Amino acid sequence: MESRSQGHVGSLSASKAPFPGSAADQVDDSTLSPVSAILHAYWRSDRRLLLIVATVVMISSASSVAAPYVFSGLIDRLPRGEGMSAFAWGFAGYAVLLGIASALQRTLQYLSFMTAENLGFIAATRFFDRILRKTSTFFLEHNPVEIQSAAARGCSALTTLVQLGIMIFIPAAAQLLLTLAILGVLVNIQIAAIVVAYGAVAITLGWSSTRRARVFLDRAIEAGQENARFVGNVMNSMDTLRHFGSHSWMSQRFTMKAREVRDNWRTYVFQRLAYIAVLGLAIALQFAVTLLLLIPEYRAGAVTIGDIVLFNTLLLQLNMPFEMVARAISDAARSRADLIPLARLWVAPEERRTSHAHDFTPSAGQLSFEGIGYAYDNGRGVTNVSFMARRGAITFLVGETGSGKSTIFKLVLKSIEPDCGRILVDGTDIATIDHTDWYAAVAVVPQDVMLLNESLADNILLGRPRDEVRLRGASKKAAILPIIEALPEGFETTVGERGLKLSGGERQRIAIARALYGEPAILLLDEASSALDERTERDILDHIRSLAEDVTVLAITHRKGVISTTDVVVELTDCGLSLT
Ligand SMILES: Nc1ncnc2c1ncn2[C@@H]1O[C@H](COP(=O)(O)OP(=O)(O)OP(=O)(O)O)[C@@H](O)[C@H]1O
Repeated sequence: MESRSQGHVGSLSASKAPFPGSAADQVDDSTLSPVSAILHAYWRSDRRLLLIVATVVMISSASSVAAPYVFSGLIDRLPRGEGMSAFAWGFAGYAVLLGIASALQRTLQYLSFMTAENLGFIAATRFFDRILRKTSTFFLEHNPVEIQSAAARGCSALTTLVQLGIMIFIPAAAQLLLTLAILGVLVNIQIAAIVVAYGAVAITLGWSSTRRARVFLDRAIEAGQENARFVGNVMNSMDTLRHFGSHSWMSQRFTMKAREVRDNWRTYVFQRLAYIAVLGLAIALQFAVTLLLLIPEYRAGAVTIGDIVLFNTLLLQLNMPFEMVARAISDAARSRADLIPLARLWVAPEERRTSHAHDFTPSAGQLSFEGIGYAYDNGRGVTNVSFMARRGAITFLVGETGSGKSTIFKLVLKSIEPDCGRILVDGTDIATIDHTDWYAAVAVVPQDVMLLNESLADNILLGRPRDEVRLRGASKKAAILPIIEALPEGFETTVGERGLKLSGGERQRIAIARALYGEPAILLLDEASSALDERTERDILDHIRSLAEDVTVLAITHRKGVISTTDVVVELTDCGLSLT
């Protein structure tokens, strides 16, 4: 039986990089992956409402084009002195059309708000669900503030994209087609051509200016995301940073990044302002040229006053869809940049599901390591580890710092998979056991106890069905029951952010109760009692020793004093492994 832990093992395996391939290269393609998954779910959920919205958009666009057309016809008929009642009806029709257009516009705003809310709900819940399936490495690389910031930006970007489609592209396209048809048929095909040319210039200008401005936008978003990551780290270590007088360092770093965000946004805005000025010039040219073309036609009697009024109104009205399309291109680019952080997190590798998983129920709970090797990205890890942990005694893993004890735990917990060798439980390779079955059989008490700012009971149960007898039993075994019972609110007492209202020892006891509540077949203790006073530590370990008849206990410790003569010791060293 031989094992060796090693500082430098082999070279980096590509599959272990947090984002296989270059993350930056991947993101452009992969931005589509969350977008299409979310939009697909959104379409399934809101398709009826979306169809209603599209219909309302079409009617509203048609009535806003029809209104000036009706008005110009009435103006032309006015000097001909037709009966007043015909005019009254005509103007009434015009008024109704205006009313319909305005009411539908407002209705659209509320309908699109309603569907955007549902899109936000779908995007946020799907994203959260993906995050829950990420690998342990993912949570080493990303902190909560960063994840939250990416989610908020990404969800709002998706909503913007859908709103652009519903509120901009569809109405703009409908309005453009209808207006051009009226201009071409009723006024002058030449003028319709000028309008099309202007539109092409406006949209091309918008597109190219967006491309140029986008680099600043991307930089601003990236710097904002880095700042969110920094804030997350600072919040997690606020006390330590304060004790080391790091206030001005934190403040300077934050200000530097925030300045980068602001400066990039500023440059972005200047680029957009230049575009707006050029667009204004193009509008002036368009109006000047087309009006000059119309004057001789009017003199020749080819167009009427009503046609000129209609032309002016439609042209003014047309500028809006062109501008809307150009602005939509810019907003779409901004949304795309906003989506990148979310997409990056979305496509990060997830925990692998076991294919052809066996149904697993542990019996003797015998854990065998057979020639296990694992190297992290930096080449460190463990090589050729072989040992066995059985019931009847605690198996202690000991060894110098960095010798690979926690890595062994990560392997048992299936947070990482061995590069070589097998871990067997009662003869079954754990690689073939489904994660859910495995997590039901194994419990861990980590070195850094994670507590939620919820009640003590919630922290022990963590979502498992509540059984009072088991809850009290597990708390008793973890030597925390008397402390809980002495609290005015007992199990319902909340523990504060990260459990900071409890002492280190109390937090560890809660973690032990949490592990024992599930009545596991295998119990992993990662320095589980190091924060306890000597007597309590001895009491708890004695108690766990008595449980070791029914549970396989594998424990990491640095304190050899807690090991009794009945325990088994596995020592990880640079030159091998020894058993006692
Ligand atoms: N996520 C990681 N990425 C890269 N290297 C890592 C990672 N985790 C651990 N290592 C390296 O792997 C080696 C084994 O680490 P491990 O945490 O298993 O040691 P340990 O024996 O538990 O140490 P300690 O007693 O200090 O807790 C160390 O050299 C460590 O630097």
